[in-house]
Amino acid sequence: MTQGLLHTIDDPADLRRLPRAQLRPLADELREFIVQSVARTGGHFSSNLGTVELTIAVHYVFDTPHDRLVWDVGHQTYAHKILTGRRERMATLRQLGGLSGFPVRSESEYDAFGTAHSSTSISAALGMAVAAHAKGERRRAIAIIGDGAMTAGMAFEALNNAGVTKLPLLVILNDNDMSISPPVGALNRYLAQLMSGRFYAAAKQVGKQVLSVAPPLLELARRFEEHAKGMVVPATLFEKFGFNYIGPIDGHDLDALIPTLDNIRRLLDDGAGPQFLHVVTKKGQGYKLAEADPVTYHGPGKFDPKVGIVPPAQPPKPTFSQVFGRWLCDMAERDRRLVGITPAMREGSGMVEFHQRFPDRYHDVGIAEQHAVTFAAGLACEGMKPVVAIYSTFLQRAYDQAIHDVALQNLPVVFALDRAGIVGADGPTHCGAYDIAFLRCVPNMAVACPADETECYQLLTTAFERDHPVAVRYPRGAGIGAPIPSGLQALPYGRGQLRRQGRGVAILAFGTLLYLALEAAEALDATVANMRWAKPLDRELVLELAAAHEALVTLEEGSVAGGAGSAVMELLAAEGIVKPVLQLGLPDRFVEHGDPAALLARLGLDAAGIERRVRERFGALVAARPALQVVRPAA
Ligand SMILES: Cc1ncc(C[n+]2csc(CCOP(=O)(O)OP(=O)(O)O)c2C)c(N)n1
Ligand SMILES: CC(=O)[C@@H](O)[C@H](O)COP(=O)(O)O
Ligand SMILES: [Mg+2]
Repeated sequence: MTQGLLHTIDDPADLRRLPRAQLRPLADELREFIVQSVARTGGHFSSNLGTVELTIAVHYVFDTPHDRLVWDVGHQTYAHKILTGRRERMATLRQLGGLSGFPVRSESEYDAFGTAHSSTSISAALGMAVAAHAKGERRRAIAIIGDGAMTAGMAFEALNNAGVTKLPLLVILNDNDMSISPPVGALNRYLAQLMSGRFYAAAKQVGKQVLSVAPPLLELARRFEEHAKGMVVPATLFEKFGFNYIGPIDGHDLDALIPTLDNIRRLLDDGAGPQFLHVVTKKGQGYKLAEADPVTYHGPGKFDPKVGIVPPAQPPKPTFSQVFGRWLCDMAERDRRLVGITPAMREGSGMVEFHQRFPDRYHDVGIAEQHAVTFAAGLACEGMKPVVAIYSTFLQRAYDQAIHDVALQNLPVVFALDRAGIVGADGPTHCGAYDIAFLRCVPNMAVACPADETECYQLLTTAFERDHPVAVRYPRGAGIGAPIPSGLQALPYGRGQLRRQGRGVAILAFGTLLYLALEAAEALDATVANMRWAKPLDRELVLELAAAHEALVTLEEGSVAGGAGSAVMELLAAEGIVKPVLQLGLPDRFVEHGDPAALLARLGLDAAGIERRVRERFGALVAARPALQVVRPAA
């Protein structure tokens, strides 16, 4: 292996100066760099190992950043970051102040479009192509999209729009036959057909032929098109959409990738219109453990690359997702009407066991949040009891479906809203900041905010027993470690509880920040209520607390704007109660990536921050801070 080649590449211009023969050793070095780097920081692993050659080839052939390159999801952009001047900063990946795990426009001119929520790339690249045309600029637009991301309706909406243009747009389908978990649905079956032995072998031959002969450009392009259209894969779905379909080709073979992309570049320049390149890669390529188990290696924490991921000796506290998974199985045992739905997040949502035990009642619908919610509505119409497990940030995609299809028809759908609040390393794209605000304004919808694991389990039961839509929101990771109940007991609907009696100030906590409020309240001698429901609000409790205290503090891991604190303010205003209220929660700016505890502290939402902010605002109403005892050393 050539030593130190990677360190000579600070920009794709450096890459383009390399002779073709050096690209293979460069790819090997780059892959090894990613293995070592992600093992130290954690991050998306198997997808990045699969796109090393594709990244090199695209930057080698196209004129980035002048040509616009849009990565779908963007979790596979580590090679891209490394080759575009960010190699040294990979050690800071996904940490506070460090590189994002996704493309971000403010991070580099090579990140043409910010992504992380999937299936946006074709729309964005098309927008760029149309803009270039409108401005009279000659540039190409390239979208790289995975087979998982391709299942979303939005990707097809974009193909539908793009296919009637004549613009220089290239869509590269990076088909590794995996989403986070094994892929699902009819499109996956179709792609598998395209990759079936006969077609794939023939396509590889085409790649080699293109390499070995060098006829004049137009003739080459014509023959290439002929091969792709007529001889290799006749009339694919993508051709019906108006694209010129090319492939499938081996996405780890630079000798197939580069001449193919070269030819496509010429087709784009010759006005041949939108092109669709089907590339076949392997998730985890080059790291045996990840190749064998791409699911576990999708987004691991730190690990020793020589050993791989080792399960902890002691089982850690169950995460909220696991508590949900347990509840789902327990409730499925009790109620045969229960149906579990995930939009492609089986592992993250804690549904692996449910899938194994209740395969007929488990539905992974692919990356299709809108469909997931309306599908649930249809099930509910027929008397089933659907539970949609969905990350708070991804429910944003299905807002109209939640309103128009579920709430308006008052259907009993349970939304198990995972990753509500700060998520940490994934950052602002995945932060579950808005669900309380955007759900509590929807008629018929209720929103529960469990404070710990016990309550999460119980409130899911309450939600399931209601005859209208209810969202139960809980954060990423584990809570305080409260036990999972042994029976399916519900908590009362719309009722909170008093947790600490103090004086002067009452803190109304919504969700898991309750325990930090209790800590802060010890020093403040404040009252603390565990509100449990952002909607319906426990009106009686709020009014009692308002009557018995000089001031109120609301606390939530969600946006202050429109959040649960706003609900309290609305109630006070409706009752004509004038009371000072401090609203603590997520501010009106996006929360960056980083360690969740550090982020909470930075936002003044850890125990010390809560205490400090209450003192700043209501200092005269709370217990004085004990004076510092200065202990002088004996003389
Ligand atoms: C709207 C949305 N839903 C779900 C996700 C979570 N998610 C991230 S990557 C991924 C799988 C993507 O599969 P694919 O596009 O094939 O890429 P691969 O992981 O195979 O490289 C999913 C479901 C997301 N990022 N955005
Ligand atoms: C890229 C993406 O959307 C997912 O891979 C996400 O990073 C998973 O997050 P969790 O680790 O919270 O499941
Ligand atoms: Mg994939």
